[in-house]
Amino acid sequence: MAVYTRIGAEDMAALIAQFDVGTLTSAKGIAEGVSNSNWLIETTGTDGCGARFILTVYEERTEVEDLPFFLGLLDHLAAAGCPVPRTIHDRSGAAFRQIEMGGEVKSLALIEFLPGVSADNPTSAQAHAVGGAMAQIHRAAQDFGMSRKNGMGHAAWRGFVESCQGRWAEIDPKLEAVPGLVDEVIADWPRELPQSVIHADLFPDNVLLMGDAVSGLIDFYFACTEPMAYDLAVAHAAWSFSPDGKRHDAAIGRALIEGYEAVRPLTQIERNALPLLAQGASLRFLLTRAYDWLNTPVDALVTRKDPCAFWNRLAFYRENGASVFA
Ligand SMILES: Nc1ncnc2c1ncn2[C@@H]1O[C@H](COP(=O)(O)OP(=O)(O)O)[C@@H](O)[C@H]1O
Ligand SMILES: N[C@@H](CCOP(=O)(O)O)C(=O)O
Repeated sequence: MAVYTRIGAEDMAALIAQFDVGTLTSAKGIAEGVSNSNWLIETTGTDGCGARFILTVYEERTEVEDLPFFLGLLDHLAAAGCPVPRTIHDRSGAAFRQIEMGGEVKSLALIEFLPGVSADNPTSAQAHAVGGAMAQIHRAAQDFGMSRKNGMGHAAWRGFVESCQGRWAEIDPKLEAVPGLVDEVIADWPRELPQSVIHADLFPDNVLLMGDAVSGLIDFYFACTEPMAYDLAVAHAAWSFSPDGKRHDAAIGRALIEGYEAVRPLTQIERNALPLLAQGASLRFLLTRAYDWLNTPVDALVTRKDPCAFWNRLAFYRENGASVFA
């Protein structure tokens, strides 16, 4: 469950009144997600016919200095016809606001609500559509004027390794091999791959679908400037395995890549890099999950995600990466 911040009914109504969206009729906390606090907001709408929005209060992992990048990116991609939500600017034209809550200043934004549901058991047709939508954002982001360093890149991996030092066995003794594998993957990391702004966390829960069509890509709060093929590797790891990472569905993985290439064909260099990029993607999520596993208070309202599910993917890619991406 991810609502870390409490906002009382009157404060919520006053907050929504700062936007030209009608009067607040309901605000429901959204259980999904782990990073930020989200509410489904319903208003009378400007025409009295009702309207829905998502209110996001940014928590620990989202830096306020990054908000112009994230929110500007949404507006840029939406204007280019990509299936992403627009930012609703407030009456003064600002894309985000800051308010004091319980002695702390927090940033928040109101975002367009998009219809659709996330797939628990994605099909190949859905994976194909997601690959295409990802390629569409990579293309459209080429002329977005801003860039952002990956906050979950190699330096962050080393930071997580450091902070988990001596504690891997609390999760699972086999994870003691992780620091060595991080060194190996970073040493072999390909340097010359074509870049764009990438989503960097395009898991099934960050894609809204209506049938086989993508109605929304959401949660761009890890977006950064990185090799486009790395985004595809992240999605391959996220979409083509059972949640515990023990079963790989080759048809889904192929459909994802085919859907991507229908919009933006990979270069041979990118294709050759996929086995290593997929190991890197597995390590990235293993590391954040391991950090969260060891540092989330037992009484927190959020469910910890299993780091070993990405150990299993890592092991799979180390053994089968070359043939899976051939
Ligand atoms: N623009 C949107 N339209 C519809 N639903 C959304 C939208 N943004 C978020 N949601 C809903 O809120 C949930 C959590 O949002 P998300 O951005 O993934 O949070 P977190 O950053 O905590 O992971 C999503 O799973 C989805 O159900
Ligand atoms: N996709 C990541 C978790 C990132 O959290 P999100 O709720 O912001 O998508 C994982 O599965 O580890």
